[in-house]
Amino acid sequence: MTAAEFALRTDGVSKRYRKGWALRDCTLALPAGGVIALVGPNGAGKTTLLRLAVGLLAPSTGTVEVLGRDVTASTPQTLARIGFLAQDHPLYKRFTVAEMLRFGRACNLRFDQQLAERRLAKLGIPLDRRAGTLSGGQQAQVALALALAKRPDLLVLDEPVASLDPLARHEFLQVLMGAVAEGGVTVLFSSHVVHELERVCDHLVVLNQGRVTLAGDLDTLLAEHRLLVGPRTATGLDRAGSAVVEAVHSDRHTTLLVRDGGIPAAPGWQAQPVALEDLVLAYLRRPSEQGAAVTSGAAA
Ligand SMILES: Nc1ncnc2c1ncn2[C@@H]1O[C@H](COP(=O)(O)OP(=O)(O)OP(=O)(O)O)[C@@H](O)[C@H]1O
Repeated sequence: MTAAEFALRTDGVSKRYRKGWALRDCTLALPAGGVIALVGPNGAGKTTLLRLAVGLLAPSTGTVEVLGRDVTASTPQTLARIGFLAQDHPLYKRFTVAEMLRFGRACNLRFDQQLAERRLAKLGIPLDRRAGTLSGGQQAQVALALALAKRPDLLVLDEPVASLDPLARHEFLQVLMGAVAEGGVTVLFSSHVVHELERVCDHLVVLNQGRVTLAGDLDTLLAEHRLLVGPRTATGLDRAGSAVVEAVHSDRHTTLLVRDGGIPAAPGWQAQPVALEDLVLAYLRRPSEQGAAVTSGAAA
């Protein structure tokens, strides 16, 4: 892949705030096109990584490249290609939706007002309502319509669905996927709602305590891992070594989550595919001394 084919590349990126490190040695190469989910618990460093990606923060060490260019040397033209929706969908609450659209047009070089109006009409959101009187889900949709009308090549969203109920979350993700299917935009969003990601995202990055612990094409990551269930034992663990991501023991059974190339299923053991949520949780539970990043495909 050429540099321009990557939506985001970070090389050895660390970020230190006054009280300590928020990110340590993050190296990622995320391809353009599709949806990339950034997952991790509270305080993992997701917002910090997203703010670095859109040039709102500078790294303490390392480099950040967005759409093939060093983001710290961004020009207004480069920044026009990046959309950012911060946590809690900030809108001017006293503005009507129409006024928000006018404001968006005044601030952005290639703002597509008709596109925004079409999206909002489809969702039944009236243009004459003040933003502050809309429901949380409607406010999120207005913020998304504004961000998409900017026609960004990379749209970065920080926890866009965290405060939405399941129905609003579903509608929001539908609109997002529709925009990606129409072509042209790469979406990078953070979330701690893991179970819906399988339906939505193409690439996954798991961040824990400021470090990337898993990154890659989602289908490849799922194919590279499996669960082995067998009689309670520790023997398999000795043979499997670092291929075992996690071992869980009940009174009678041992369940191993293993990476490709790990132990073949021994007699009496059953191999099963792993669900995305279980995969993510296993990597989040790994002790940090075992935390070297596992990467797959382009998300090196
Ligand atoms: N402006 C700041 N000044 C000092 N420390 C900060 C600042 N912003 C974040 N941090 C710290 O950096 C670490 C990572 O925070 P960050 O907000 O990036 O995590 P997060 O994964 O987005 O968390 P959450 O899911 O709770 O939003 C945390 O320990 C946090 O306290």
